[in-house]
Amino acid sequence: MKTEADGSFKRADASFRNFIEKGGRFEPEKDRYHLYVSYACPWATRTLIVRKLKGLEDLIPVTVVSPRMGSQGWPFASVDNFEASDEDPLYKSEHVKDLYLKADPDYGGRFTVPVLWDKKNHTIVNNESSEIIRIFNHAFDEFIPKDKAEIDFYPTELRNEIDELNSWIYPNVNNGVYRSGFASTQESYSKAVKEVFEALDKLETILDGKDYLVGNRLTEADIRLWVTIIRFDPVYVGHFKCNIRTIRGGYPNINTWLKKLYWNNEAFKVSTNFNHIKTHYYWSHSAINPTRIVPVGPFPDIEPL
Ligand SMILES: N[C@@H](CCC(=O)N[C@@H](CS)C(=O)NCC(=O)O)C(=O)O
Repeated sequence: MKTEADGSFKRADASFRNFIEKGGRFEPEKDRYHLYVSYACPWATRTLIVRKLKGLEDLIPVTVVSPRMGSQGWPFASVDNFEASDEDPLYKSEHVKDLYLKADPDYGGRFTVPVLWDKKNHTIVNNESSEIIRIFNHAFDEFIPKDKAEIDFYPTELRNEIDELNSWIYPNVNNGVYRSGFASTQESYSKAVKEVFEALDKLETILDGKDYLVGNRLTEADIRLWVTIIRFDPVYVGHFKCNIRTIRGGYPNINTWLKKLYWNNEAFKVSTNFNHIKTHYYWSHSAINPTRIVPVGPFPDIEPL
């Protein structure tokens, strides 16, 4: 990973930013789109959760890569047969990189997951999770049962509140943990980790007596935050040095919110694979963990309710 001159980590923007809409280049259609993810990746997990909650499993098949991201990027099971990872069913690709180069031979960016793929044009529709979850929120409503079509994770009346939360949760929490872990100077690390915990303190207050962040219902704000919090104690506390407090030890309201979604809502639980999560971070970031030893704890990965 690259850091700036001052040692701080900056995430590059995603490159394929199309939407699926009637009359557009990418029309809503059955048997046309495919999702490539890693269980390890928080951004990809957002798309898995929304796909499940909206009942899109048959419409958008999913392929899971091996968590051991090496010099060629994310491998498929044909190259690294890790438990619960898949071969590429469409092109027998060896790495996610091959898909990007099929979509654009001149592509010069990062080979990231998630990837929403168009089987008709053999190209990437979108590789930005925050946009893929908005696509899943409504683009396929005509093909799914009414009760699923009515589910809306970005309702008009709550958009301002959701946008406001996203605007500081993304830099300070979702990406904040990476800014802490990938910092290459003491100053940039200290600044980033402080910002992570200030934001968690704020979230702890917001979640006092509440099951959801906004409007007493599940919205994309919860889903976007949850994927980071579920990784916090197992990975970010140790690997990314976010160790001022743990979630389970220091944030009772956030912990309750985390556990309720995991244990009471199947979509969150089945989208979480702790072996993939822990293996990926500790194995793949050799600059941070050159021995590639994966710690055994914490136990349990997530506490019971
Ligand atoms: N903006 C993207 C970020 C995706 C992303 O950074 N994914 C990471 C894994 S967690 C990745 O695939 N990294 C591969 C690389 O940087 O080579 C999104 O939210 O979808």
